[in-house]
Amino acid sequence: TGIPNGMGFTVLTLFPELITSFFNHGIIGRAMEKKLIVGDTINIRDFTLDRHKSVDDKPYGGGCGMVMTPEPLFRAIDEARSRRGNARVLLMSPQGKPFDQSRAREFAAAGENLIFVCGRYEGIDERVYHGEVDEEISIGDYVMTGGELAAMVIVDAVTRLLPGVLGGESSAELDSFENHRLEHAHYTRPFEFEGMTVPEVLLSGNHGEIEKWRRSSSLKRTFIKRPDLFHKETLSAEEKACLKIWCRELEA
Ligand SMILES: Nc1nonc1C(=O)N[C@@H]1CC[C@H](O)C1
Repeated sequence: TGIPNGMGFTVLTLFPELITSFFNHGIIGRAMEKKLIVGDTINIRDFTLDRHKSVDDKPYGGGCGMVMTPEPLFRAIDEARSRRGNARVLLMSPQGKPFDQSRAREFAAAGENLIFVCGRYEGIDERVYHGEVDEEISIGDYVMTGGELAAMVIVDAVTRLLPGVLGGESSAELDSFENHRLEHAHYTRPFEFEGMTVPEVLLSGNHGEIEKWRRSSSLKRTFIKRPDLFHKETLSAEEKACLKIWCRELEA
């Protein structure tokens, strides 16, 4: 990532413990220990100045719900920027640009530190967006109670692409969506389970045949589960031949 102490992820939130728990487990936790990433949190409430430490207020124009006030957010974002030089401020919101695997690859390749603004309530005051946010990102067309899950989704998907994070046990290059195809089926012991066995080719030791079977499995699963992915990449000659054989088998 070109940054001496790993790619930085700073999450601005009202519930830091949600995030620190995520940073301290599994592959993300190991990446933290190995200093491949530096993850930390900022509690937005620490940047309130009033006695009641209020972070939200009623919306101008009336209506239900509350809106997060701009002052604490401005101060918290400035604190986050001061911790790391080159950083990009991302607002988690349903109105944002949809996050996907290609975006995860872009963030991982850039290695730029990321600051996540996690709103609660109905959202944040518009002036924060215009004054401090570099980009608005959505993890899907649905509304959550807070932006924290979105921040964790992005940190997770980006971190696993960083060099040294996955080590040998898996490789991101063969992920689903890597080439607009879903991943092939996976099997492990036992050979027979609940009357279902494993495709014999996978035990053959014939790596050429195994790779061919896996490309076929990936193609068929994409065709069945996500045909929308096909328009993004043309079918190779091998894939066309595979689909033709498969269709003949289905018709037989
Ligand atoms: N979909 C999403 N992708 O990123 N973030 C969301 C999301 O629903 N955010 C919530 C909206 C109001 C609350 O403040 C937080």
